Amino acid sequence: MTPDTSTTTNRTSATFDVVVIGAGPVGENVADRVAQAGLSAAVVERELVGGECSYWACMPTKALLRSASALRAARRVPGAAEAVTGDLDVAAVLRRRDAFASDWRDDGQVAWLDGAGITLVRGHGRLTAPRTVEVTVADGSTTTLTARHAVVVATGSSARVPDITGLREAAPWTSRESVAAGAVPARLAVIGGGVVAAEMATAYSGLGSQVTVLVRDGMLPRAEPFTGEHVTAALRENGVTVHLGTVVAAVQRDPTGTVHLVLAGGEADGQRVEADELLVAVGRTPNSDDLGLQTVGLEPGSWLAVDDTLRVLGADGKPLDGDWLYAAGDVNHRVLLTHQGKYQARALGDAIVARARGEALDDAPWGRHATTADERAVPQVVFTDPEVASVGLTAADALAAGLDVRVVDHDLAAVAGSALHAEGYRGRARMVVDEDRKVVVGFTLVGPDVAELLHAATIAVVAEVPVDRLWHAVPAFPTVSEVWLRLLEAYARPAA
Ligand SMILES: Cc1cc2nc3c(=O)[nH]c(=O)nc-3n(C[C@H](O)[C@H](O)[C@H](O)COP(=O)(O)OP(=O)(O)OC[C@H]3O[C@@H](n4cnc5c(N)ncnc54)[C@H](O)[C@@H]3O)c2cc1C
Ligand SMILES: NC(=O)c1ccc[n+]([C@@H]2O[C@H](COP(=O)([O-])OP(=O)(O)OC[C@H]3O[C@@H](n4cnc5c(N)ncnc54)[C@H](O)[C@@H]3O)[C@@H](O)[C@H]2O)c1
Repeated sequence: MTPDTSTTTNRTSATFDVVVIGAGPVGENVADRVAQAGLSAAVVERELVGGECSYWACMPTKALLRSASALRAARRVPGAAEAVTGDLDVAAVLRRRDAFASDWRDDGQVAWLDGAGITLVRGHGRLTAPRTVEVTVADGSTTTLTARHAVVVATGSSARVPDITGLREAAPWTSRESVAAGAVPARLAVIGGGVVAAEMATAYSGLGSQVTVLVRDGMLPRAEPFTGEHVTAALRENGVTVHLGTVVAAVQRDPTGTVHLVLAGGEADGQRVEADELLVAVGRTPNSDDLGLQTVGLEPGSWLAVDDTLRVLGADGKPLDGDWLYAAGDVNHRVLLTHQGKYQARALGDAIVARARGEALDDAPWGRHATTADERAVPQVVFTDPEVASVGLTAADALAAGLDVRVVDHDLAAVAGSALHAEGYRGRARMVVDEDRKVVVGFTLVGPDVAELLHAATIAVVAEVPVDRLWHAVPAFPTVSEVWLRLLEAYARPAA
């Protein structure tokens, strides 16, 4: 349907079938999905169309990591190693990062929105009433958008800065500054042991910084424990200092610009660390504090709880009256990953269209309008060196969920394809099998270049392929994928 619009001085109003707040990867995909089905859609964006992922997260971080990773890969293969005689060209890496961040300009994505027939409304969006979003532009003018069918909150998340004495005054980097930096600091300290900390420590060490990582809860604490052990060992071999089990008690930046940190707990208790920049990477906070949530009975600043078709739940745990408010992507806190947010966007866009047409929803597990994979089969690659690739449940998650599981591990170095891939290849794979159903519910790999092996495991988990049938999926020789055969052989032997 076409939008209705009207204008008075400094105030505009328009009605669309669907209004999306936030033009990150998730908001863009919801809008595209409903527009393709013939509904009119507007997206509201206060910064750059494309969101965090395009300019300060997924794409530029991988550009920062890739060149040093390619160099290390060449150095692991005799014959190629001898041909590598120079150092990394840091300026060229930063230029490539800039290109992958589109030089922080969104013309390309705006053109894509235009081509898809989606209306872009630039400014800060706030809910003011059911189905109503007021957009404030920098010049103070406002546009009131009314949604016939749905308002979708896809406002994402921002870096969380914890309360540590002196931290804010020391002007630390968050992920944004670390991703967009114009120069590489000689010394970088990193607080955190999650995905951002591990990737950026790897990136900046590769770019030549002397990196110190201050980890409170273990490296990659949500993944299989052996992954963090491999990544920690490799960081240390590459000259990174990693302090485990420690917290930062106080931070101060002196007049020369040097940052001083005081550590407490663990092996580094009482030690001091000096750095030129400090990256804080301790998780995210929802972009929902200035969204007008209170006008529709919700708590400002909270993650937006949703049901399986992504309807926002009120304080009573039920969807708001009229099925009009939805939340997708980081802001609903289900899974903070671009590909999973876009999966939600596809299911949600289709659900909005079905409801608009009065059609029944297919919202049973694995149905078209359900987001079942968010709970059972989330793939993730951590682009450290070695890479970590995982899908589904860890052994600990599966046990906590009450499953009767059998865990099978294999040394990736013992696979012929790995030995060919690189000298001194080190890695490990784990398969978690639900013994009641005899299907794989979790799979994890750590090792050089394992990222591209992950999708086979994702298919095995999503399709619930019986282990007996997986036996007939023969990996090509000599590939690293032969680890599947080794795991299945070990699984076939009686448990010790
Ligand atoms: C350093 C880093 C690296 C990452 N790497 C990966 C990776 O390799 N792979 C992966 O899958 N995930 C990665 N992620 C996670 C990924 O970036 C997020 O999951 C993804 O960006 C979430 O998309 P989104 O659309 O929900 O939110 P966002 O990308 O945050 O987009 C939300 C948009 O909403 C806008 N907005 C917010 N509030 C308002 C408002 N009131 N009015 C108007 N506009 C508003 C924002 O300006 C923003 O453009 C990474 C994250 C970080 C921090
Ligand atoms: N390759 C990828 O897929 C990729 C890359 C980067 C980020 N991301 C996503 O972005 C999100 C944010 O990443 P992140 O690393 O900021 O968060 P995270 O949740 O992955 O890790 C945060 C870490 O900080 C630690 N921590 C929390 N509070 C602390 C404190 N006060 N002091 C010290 N340590 C503290 C936690 O133990 C945890 O290890 C993640 O959910 C991740 O999925 C994905």
